[in-house]
Amino acid sequence: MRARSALYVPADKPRALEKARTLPADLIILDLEDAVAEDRKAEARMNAVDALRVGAWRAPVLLRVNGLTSRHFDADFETALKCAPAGIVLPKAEDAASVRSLHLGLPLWLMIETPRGVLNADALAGVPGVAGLLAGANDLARDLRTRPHPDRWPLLHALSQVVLAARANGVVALDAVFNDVRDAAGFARECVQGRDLGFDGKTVIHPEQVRAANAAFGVSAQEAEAARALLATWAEARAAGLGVTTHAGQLIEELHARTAEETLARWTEEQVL
Ligand SMILES: CC(C)(COP(=O)(O)OP(=O)(O)OC[C@H]1O[C@@H](n2cnc3c(N)ncnc32)[C@H](O)[C@@H]1OP(=O)(O)O)[C@@H](O)C(=O)NCCC(=O)NCCSC(=O)C[C@H](O)C(=O)O
Ligand SMILES: [Mg+2]
Repeated sequence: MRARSALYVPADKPRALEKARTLPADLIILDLEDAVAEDRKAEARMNAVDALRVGAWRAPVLLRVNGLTSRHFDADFETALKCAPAGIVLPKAEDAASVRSLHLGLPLWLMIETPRGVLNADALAGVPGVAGLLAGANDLARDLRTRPHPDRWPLLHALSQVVLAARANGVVALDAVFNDVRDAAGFARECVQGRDLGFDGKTVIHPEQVRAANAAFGVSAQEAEAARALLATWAEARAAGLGVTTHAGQLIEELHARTAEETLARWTEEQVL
């Protein structure tokens, strides 16, 4: 599944809901949780149902409900059953047994954004029906009492734990949001860091961040060209009966060829969509 960008849209904001239909995000997340004030939860639920009923979305639409222990959870759960989104985003997931007992019948996307959630990320990602993990840096930073840092070093251990758990269980890993919607350069830097850490894509909060995330987590023309060149070298090596050779001065083996093939497959997919 392509998940370079996943745009949060507060479900109580009709203009944002309309705008989201026009944006090239790979996933849309209609939010009933933290972006919606307590006294607007009911309105947000109705908007979400209408928005999904109208249809015409370019991307799969997920619904972020309030957490399992929240007083809003039951009503959100009903809403999810009514509007049948492409999946449910469950915030502050902590305990695999509680998640397993939900039986939603819809793909689940779990937010890892508490200390307990990070420690249990592997078990959470392994619950049947889980499609992906989303890092939540704002909640996590608060709970851990870390201080904000431009290169996020106080959170790197937790972010890597999210990637580890996702990879070990074969589900998608989405990086946390970048809060400064005016800082395009800072956002681009953080996307590169997220991709380097192994994330598949980034959760975003503003239309301006969507294309930048798609570019950062997509395959560039240069990456596709480098993959082709590596595969040509590898084909020559195999023809000569070698199991290892060098390319551009670097050791390459079968696994590097597999990675290059995957890169090219993604490149081709991104060109046709
Ligand atoms: C961050 C914002 C509050 C900024 O709002 P604003 O200053 O009004 O933005 P703009 O004026 O620049 O908006 C320009 C137009 O774009 C539309 N818009 C803005 N945001 C979105 C969006 N997310 N999706 C779709 N469309 C959007 C505006 O309506 C304007 O449209 P138009 O008038 O027609 O030109 C705002 O961007 C915002 O609310 N963002 C989403 C915030 C959110 O969802 N937060 C919750 C998820 S993040 C989170 O919870 C993190 C995690 O859990 C953790 O712990 O880390
Ligand atoms: Mg959060």
